[in-house]
Amino acid sequence: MSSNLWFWIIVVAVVVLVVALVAGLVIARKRKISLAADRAAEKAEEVKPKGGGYQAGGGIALAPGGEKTEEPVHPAGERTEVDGQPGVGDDASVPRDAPRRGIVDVVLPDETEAPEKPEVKPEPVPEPAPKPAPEPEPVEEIAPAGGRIERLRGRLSKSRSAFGQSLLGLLGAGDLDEDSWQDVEDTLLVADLGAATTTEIVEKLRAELSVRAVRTSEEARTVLREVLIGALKTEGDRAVRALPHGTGDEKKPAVVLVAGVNGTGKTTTTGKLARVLVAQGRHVLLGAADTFRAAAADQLQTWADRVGAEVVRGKEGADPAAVAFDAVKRGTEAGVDAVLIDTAGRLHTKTGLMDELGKVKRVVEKQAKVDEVLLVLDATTGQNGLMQARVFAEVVSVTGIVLTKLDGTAKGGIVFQVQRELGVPVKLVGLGEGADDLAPFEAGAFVDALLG
Ligand SMILES: Nc1nc2c(ncn2[C@@H]2O[C@H](COP(=O)(O)OP(=O)(O)OP(=O)(O)O)[C@@H](O)[C@H]2O)c(=O)[nH]1
Repeated sequence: MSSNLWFWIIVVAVVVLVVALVAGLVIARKRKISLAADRAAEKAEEVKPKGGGYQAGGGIALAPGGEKTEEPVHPAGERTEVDGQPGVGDDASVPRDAPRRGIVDVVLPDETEAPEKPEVKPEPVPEPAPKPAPEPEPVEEIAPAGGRIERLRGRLSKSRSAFGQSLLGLLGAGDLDEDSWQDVEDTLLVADLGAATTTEIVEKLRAELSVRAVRTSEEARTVLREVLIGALKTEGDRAVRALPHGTGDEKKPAVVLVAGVNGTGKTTTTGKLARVLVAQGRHVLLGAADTFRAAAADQLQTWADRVGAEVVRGKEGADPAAVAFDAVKRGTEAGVDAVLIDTAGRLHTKTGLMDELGKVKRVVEKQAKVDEVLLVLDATTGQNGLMQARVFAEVVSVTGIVLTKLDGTAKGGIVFQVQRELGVPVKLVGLGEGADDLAPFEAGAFVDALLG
């Protein structure tokens, strides 16, 4: 082959190769554009606004700065509601353009110098009003003493339930056998009537029930009542000797000594008795001869204040006989109607204390007769009260018994024993802690209260 031929063959091959190359490139380009178009479409998707399709049609209106714009007209006008709540259009806070205080230099006061005070004219002092005369301490209203036991009958209910009801139950059952009589005896003993009184009462009851041929419980009640009242009879007078002796210049106060063991109710009884006397228009002076316990004198003072009575008291630990002496002296000078002397509680088993009580009485008697020695017995102590009564009676010749706390015991029967043993009448009974819970002892009313 000639060299020209080879030349033309190479040229043609090169041309074909170039054409093929160009055609390949065009085809590849076409494929590339379609991809780009997709991407462009995707891009167009991405930049779509997300405001629900809203697209601003125009730009934001702009105004030149530094110029005052017109104030809007307040839309709310006059509000009708006045409950303090903000209304539509009200300013929720201080407007930004409200007038403000600028920063200024303030002169601070000199710390060492007191600030100058404006001159204050003194107020004219008003003339003090004349003081009204001190009003007398109001004296409490005191319940009348008459018929008190009737009014206080309910207080004896405990005694009644234990004593009267069981006795009436036994006696009202008709013919009694020996066992039943034994039960009657036991009931009387449990109620603290004591062996001697019990025997005496049972004997009388047996005799009366058979003589009167008692058949009904009502008849039995009548007999029982009479027998019990009979057992409470006493020769002694139940009146409390607390009224003055003599008249005019000769008048001397009655002197009442109140004695007993600790806590029986001496001070309370003295106070209650003072009230009874004051209620009857009497003048009373109280002597606080319980010098062991300062509180006892204070307690007596309180009672005295309540009824407007005077108190003579000594220092704590002072000789009780001296205080009692002073009280009677003062009462005589002051012309009172009664001097009530409250003594310290003392155990009847302590000889020294009992001697001291004897001395109190003897010393007082150097200037006045002791008219009444009241022995205060606590009914709740039962038989022990009887032992106390015996010893006190020996030392100070007791003239009357006050049986306290009958409201709190079923052992009212001690009344029968004490009277029988001592031959001294029960004059008063305490039926409560109240100021007027002191009653005169009346056998009939007492038995009625026991039987219910
Ligand atoms: N329920 C009842 N309580 C009473 C009665 N009398 C007195 N009391 C109470 O018994 C307590 C003792 O009473 P006081 O009067 O202080 O006895 P007191 O004998 O003076 O006592 P001392 O000075 O310590 O010996 C008080 O709480 C009284 O209120 C009463 O009749 N019935």
